Amino acid sequence: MSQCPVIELRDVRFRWSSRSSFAISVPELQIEQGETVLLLGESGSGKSTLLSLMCGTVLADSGEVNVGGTNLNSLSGWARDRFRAEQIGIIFQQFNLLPFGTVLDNILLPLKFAPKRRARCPDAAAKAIEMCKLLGLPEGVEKSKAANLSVGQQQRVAVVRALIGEPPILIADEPTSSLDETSQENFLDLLFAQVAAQKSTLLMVSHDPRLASRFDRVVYMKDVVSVEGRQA
Ligand SMILES: Nc1ncnc2c1ncn2[C@@H]1O[C@H](COP(=O)(O)OP(=O)(O)OP(=O)(O)O)[C@@H](O)[C@H]1O
Repeated sequence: MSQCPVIELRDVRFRWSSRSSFAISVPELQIEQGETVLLLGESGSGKSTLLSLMCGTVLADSGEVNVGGTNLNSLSGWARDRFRAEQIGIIFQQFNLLPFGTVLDNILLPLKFAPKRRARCPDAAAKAIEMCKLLGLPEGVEKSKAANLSVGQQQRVAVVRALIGEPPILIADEPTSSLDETSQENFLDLLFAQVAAQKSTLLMVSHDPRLASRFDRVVYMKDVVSVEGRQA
């Protein structure tokens, strides 16, 4: 079966216009459909910047960022937000849960902007509760305020939110950074089981090379990205 890149960057250049003059160029980077890829790089090497380009939260100054065959630069801001919600489940470093929303509110949020994802889980609340259980969250957790959960529990909620409605791509920015080693292992077991069940593409950012053996491929920032400017 021939694979096609689900994420593709070509001749990309990007410079942050505010606060810093940090700039990167990416001659070529491809992530294939269904791959699990670990992106390794030192702190400050531009990993989150690269993820922002792939998610379309920032746009390349030149070159192309294609996601699922669509050039993100060709979409309006509104269309890009919708496209991201449909295509990409994102697990942020700090989880980005709404603290005063319930767990269920938080999990269902991305579906509001993603009709295709919503159509894949017609009874979204039941699906959310089922996934919480699968990820070892306590019964009834869906009614709790996100702010009242432990860090490990918040992390699991962030995973359910990213996976609900089976987006084709899952992007995780250092999701294990606030966990001890045993919790990290458990978390990754659960994440990989879900990714395999949904046949998603997984791109995870880390600075921890010990995670490498779990992934199909490791991409080193220094091999794919040139840093062209440093913080002013
Ligand atoms: N929102 C922003 N506005 C302006 N500059 C930014 C912004 N985010 C990041 N930068 C710049 O980009 C540089 C690289 O940051 P980035 O977060 O991409 O690196 P990283 O490899 O993910 O780092 P870490 O591992 O510490 O999270 C920073 O030093 C900063 O100067």
